[in-house]
Amino acid sequence: MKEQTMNPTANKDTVLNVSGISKRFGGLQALTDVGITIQRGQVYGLIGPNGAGKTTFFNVITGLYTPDSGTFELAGMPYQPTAVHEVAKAGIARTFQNIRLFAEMTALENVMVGRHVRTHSGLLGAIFRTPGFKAEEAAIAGRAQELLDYVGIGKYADFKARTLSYGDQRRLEIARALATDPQLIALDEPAAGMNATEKVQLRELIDQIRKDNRTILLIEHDVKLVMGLCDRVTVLDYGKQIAEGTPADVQKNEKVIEAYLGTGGH
Ligand SMILES: Nc1ncnc2c1ncn2[C@@H]1O[C@H](COP(=O)(O)OP(=O)(O)OP(=O)(O)O)[C@@H](O)[C@H]1O
Repeated sequence: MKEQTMNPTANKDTVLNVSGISKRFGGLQALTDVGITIQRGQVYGLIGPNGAGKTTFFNVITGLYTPDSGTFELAGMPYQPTAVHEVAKAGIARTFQNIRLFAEMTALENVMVGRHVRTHSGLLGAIFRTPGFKAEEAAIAGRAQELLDYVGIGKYADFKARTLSYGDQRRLEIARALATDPQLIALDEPAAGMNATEKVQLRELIDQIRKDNRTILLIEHDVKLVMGLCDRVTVLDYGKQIAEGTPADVQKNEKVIEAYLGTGGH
């Protein structure tokens, strides 16, 4: 079967194991039988020409779109990508191609929001500001500051998100994603709109996150960045998976060369 030859076998180190994902929009088959397996500590790239289905795939695994078919497993547990917050709870955190921060909140508050996915004090605790709630908030703020330091924007903790540079806003989104303690961090075109220096810094940050034994799924248009960073890559074209493997293998693949060059990158 196709998935068995394209994907390495899932085992105890597998973080994400999805297969048979299909998604149709009206008359358009956006994804056909797509599956990937990501091992713990890997940076896994998803590439393909415009309209290949990358964002649709991301939206399906993170609960924004309901797939027509597919099986989903995160760290060995089946999960149903039926709602974004359920997927976040299950352990996938994501960033967006178009940055989605709370513009009027501070950088610190934005990260604290991410952390609340994992907190215990309920709404009543928040309203009555119980001692348990206050202690938890202090711990969350402390952890949020650590994460801002980690992504390199600790000094901007009290700045409103909208006042940060584009590159720093992307870092802030990553800090917020990390705050959920995810099994998998899904980054949707993190280098989009970045200048060369910001891209180098982003690459260092992603490398650091990997070294800290996190697992990353990356959609990226910058093929050079993908090839330099990723352990494995899947290439989509017209919603189909045309190649899977190491960057070196994928770069040599005839179908990939054809998809990018042969048809003018459609
Ligand atoms: N919500 C939607 N409704 C209808 N069609 C959609 C929707 N989302 C995506 N599509 C279509 O599905 C196909 C795949 O789009 P998708 O955005 O997933 O590709 P992509 O690989 O992420 O492209 P890009 O690199 O341009 O972002 C495209 O033909 C697109 O027009």
